[in-house]
Amino acid sequence: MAARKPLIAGNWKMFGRSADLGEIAALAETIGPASGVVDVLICPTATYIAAAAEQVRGKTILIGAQDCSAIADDSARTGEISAAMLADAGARCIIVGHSERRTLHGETSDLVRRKAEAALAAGVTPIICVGETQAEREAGRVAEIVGLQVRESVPEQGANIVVAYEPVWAIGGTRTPTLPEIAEVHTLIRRVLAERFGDQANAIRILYGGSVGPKNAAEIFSVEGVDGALVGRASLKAADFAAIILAHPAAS
Ligand SMILES: O=C(CO)COP(=O)(O)O
Repeated sequence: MAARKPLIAGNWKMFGRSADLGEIAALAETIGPASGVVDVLICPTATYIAAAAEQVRGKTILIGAQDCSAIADDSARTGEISAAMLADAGARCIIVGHSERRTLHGETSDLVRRKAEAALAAGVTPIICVGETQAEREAGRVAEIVGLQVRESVPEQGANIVVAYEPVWAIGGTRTPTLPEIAEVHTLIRRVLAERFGDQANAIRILYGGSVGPKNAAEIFSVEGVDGALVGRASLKAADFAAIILAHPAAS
C-alpha cells in the first residue's frame, strides 16, 4: 500500500480575522517545499475562505472550511452555507463534527454524517472529528464512545474522507494523552474503519488534534498510525504553524 500523505490542518475557529490572512502568505514563505510532501490546510471562518484562497493562489497550501450545511441542494435554508458554496469559495476540505459543534451546538453523529455526505457530494473532503470527554475517559469508555462516533459519523463510502481524533479534554489547554494512549485510539479507529471498508481503510488518514504545538508536534508525529494533526491555537501564527509542519519527519 502506498504510504498515506501526511495532512497538517489548521482550524482557526472563530479567531482568525482579515488582519490575520497575511499569516497564510508568511506560512507559505516559511515552509517552502514542505507543502509538497505534507498536505497543509488552513480552515478560516467561512467569510474569509475566498480571501484565503486568493492568498494561496499558485501555492500548494489548501484552504478549507470549519462546518457546512447537511443539506446538499440549493434550498430555502436561511443562514446555512452549503458544501458546494464553500467549494465555490475555494474550500477543498470541510471539518465536520468538531467537539465544539457537538457540545455547544448540539450536533449529533447522525447530523455529522449527513454533513460529511454533503461535503463528499460537493467533491470536498470531510474531516470527521471524534473524541471522548474527560468523564468518558475516566469511566474507561474511550473505545465505546470513539468507536460509536466513528460508526455513526462516517458515511457509507470511505474514499476521500479524513478522520480526526480530538479528545475533548485535550482541546484548548496544555494536556494531551500519552503517546501510547494516542496510538491506542488511532489503532481502534482504523480497526472500526476496516470493519466497514476492509483494505480501503488503510488509505484513510487519521489525524490527532488537541493542544498540538511546536514543542510536542515531533513526538506526536512519531506515533504509529498518526497521519498528521488538526491544530487550533498554534495554527494562527505562521511561525508556530510552520514549526509544527517542519517537525514532521516527511518535511525535514
Ligand atoms: O480543536 C482543536 C483543533 O480542531 C485543537 O485546538 P487546540 O490546538 O487549540 O488545542
